[in-house]
Amino acid sequence: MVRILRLAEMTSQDLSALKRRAELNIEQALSIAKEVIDQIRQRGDAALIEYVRKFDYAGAELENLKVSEQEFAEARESIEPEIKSALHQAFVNIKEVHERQMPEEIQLAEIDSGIFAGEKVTPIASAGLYVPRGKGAFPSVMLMLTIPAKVAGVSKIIVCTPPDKNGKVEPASLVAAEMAGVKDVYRLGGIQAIAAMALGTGIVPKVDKITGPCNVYGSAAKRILYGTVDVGLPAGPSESIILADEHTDPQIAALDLLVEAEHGPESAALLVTHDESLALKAAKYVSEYLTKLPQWRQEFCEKGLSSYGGILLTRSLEESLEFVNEYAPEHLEVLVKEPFSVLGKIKNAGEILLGPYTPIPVSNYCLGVNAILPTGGFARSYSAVSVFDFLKRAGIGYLTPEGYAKLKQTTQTLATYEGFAAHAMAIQEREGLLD
Ligand SMILES: NC(=O)c1ccc[n+]([C@@H]2O[C@H](COP(=O)([O-])OP(=O)(O)OC[C@H]3O[C@@H](n4cnc5c(N)ncnc54)[C@H](O)[C@@H]3O)[C@@H](O)[C@H]2O)c1
Ligand SMILES: N[C@H](CO)Cc1c[nH]c[nH+]1
Ligand SMILES: [Zn+2]
Repeated sequence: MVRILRLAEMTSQDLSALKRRAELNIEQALSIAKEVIDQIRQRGDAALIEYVRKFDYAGAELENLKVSEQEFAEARESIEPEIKSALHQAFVNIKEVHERQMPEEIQLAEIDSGIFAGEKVTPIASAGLYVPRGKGAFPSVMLMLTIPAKVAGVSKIIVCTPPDKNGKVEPASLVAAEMAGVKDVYRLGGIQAIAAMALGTGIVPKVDKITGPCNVYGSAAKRILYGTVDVGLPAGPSESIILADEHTDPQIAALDLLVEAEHGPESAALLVTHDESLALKAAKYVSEYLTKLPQWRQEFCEKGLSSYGGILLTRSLEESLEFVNEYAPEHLEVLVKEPFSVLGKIKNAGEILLGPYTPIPVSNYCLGVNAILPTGGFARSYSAVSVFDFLKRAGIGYLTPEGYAKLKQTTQTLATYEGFAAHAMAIQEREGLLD
């Protein structure tokens, strides 16, 4: 039976443990990551191939790390037409959403007469995308990462994704990469993939930014390499809150609670409701639905739901919303009677899915909104992956003689106050030099 936690009876320690989830238990992974990164930094490809053999595929060879044209062709051949067309429908929606995100390249406004200020948007030159493959195949993640990078206009896009025990890259992920127009794919996973893209080796090019979800090992590598390279959003073990009230169907609540719980034993999935009767009914259905999952997914759900998730019983919808905002879940599914009436009160969530026809799996795959989202409470300050991950903005300004005349005294006054003599002099001495 899934556990039911009563918010009002929880100690502050229990509550902070619940909000902390599994993401912070990274110490052991950090020490492994440090060694791998140090070795790849010092010995490049020679160390890289040793770790691929150790962690992923014993038969790995340096010259085969990059996926060949032939493997793309084999992947194309091996994928069922219905998978291809499902990927294509997802591709179309994801592309549409991300194209709509694109800002104007140049925004310049006359904010006062003669004073023009704004910004210029430019794609980053290179990006390294990490598509996981441990506890599942993730062609959907391939689409969610490659499409915004492409739409943003990144000219050099590489992907790392782990090989299986036979050295093969997951075929639907290759088809998805090709669909998005990305062909530079390396059969690399975990720490060694992140290190190779951050540092560059002979085989793997160094990139300006790495992004993509990963387990604790990849996350540890990103943490160490923060400062060497932009490591993107913290996207660790998947997590969700299903927000329910007395009108929610308990079967739907139970089904959707299991969705993100099945990702792995560190995943945190919570059903948050103030309705005890709904909580009890949903708990019963969770037990029933669990038995329909494959054994290994069932075990993931049981572990996660008993350690980091479960059903949280609050005293009111207001209290539920307060908890949601403090917790800042990656995925939030709102199953209350009037989902739009609470939308304005939700401040922290990676994505907000409204109503019973918008379940998390649809958004994971094909709704079009990006499903690569901040976890571990980082939805308080980070956003979903978007074209903005791959764009940077430079401020631009232009002053006419009239605009300059309006600002010169203020500039000189502030420069003198701050003690920056050259700043002040550049204004003062300019006087006789301008026409
Ligand atoms: N936040 C998001 O948007 C989002 C999206 C999709 C998936 N996810 C999460 O991403 C994670 C993906 O994890 P995964 O495990 O499935 O795939 P993964 O690709 O992150 O991990 C596989 C890699 O882990 C490394 N590894 C495994 N055991 C190791 C060990 N003992 N020492 C060193 N390295 C080791 C291997 O090198 C392997 O390549 C899951 O937690 C999933 O929930 C998050
Ligand atoms: N739930 C994941 C993001 O946390 C995305 C995904 C892909 N496939 C299944 N799920
Ligand atoms: Zn999922």
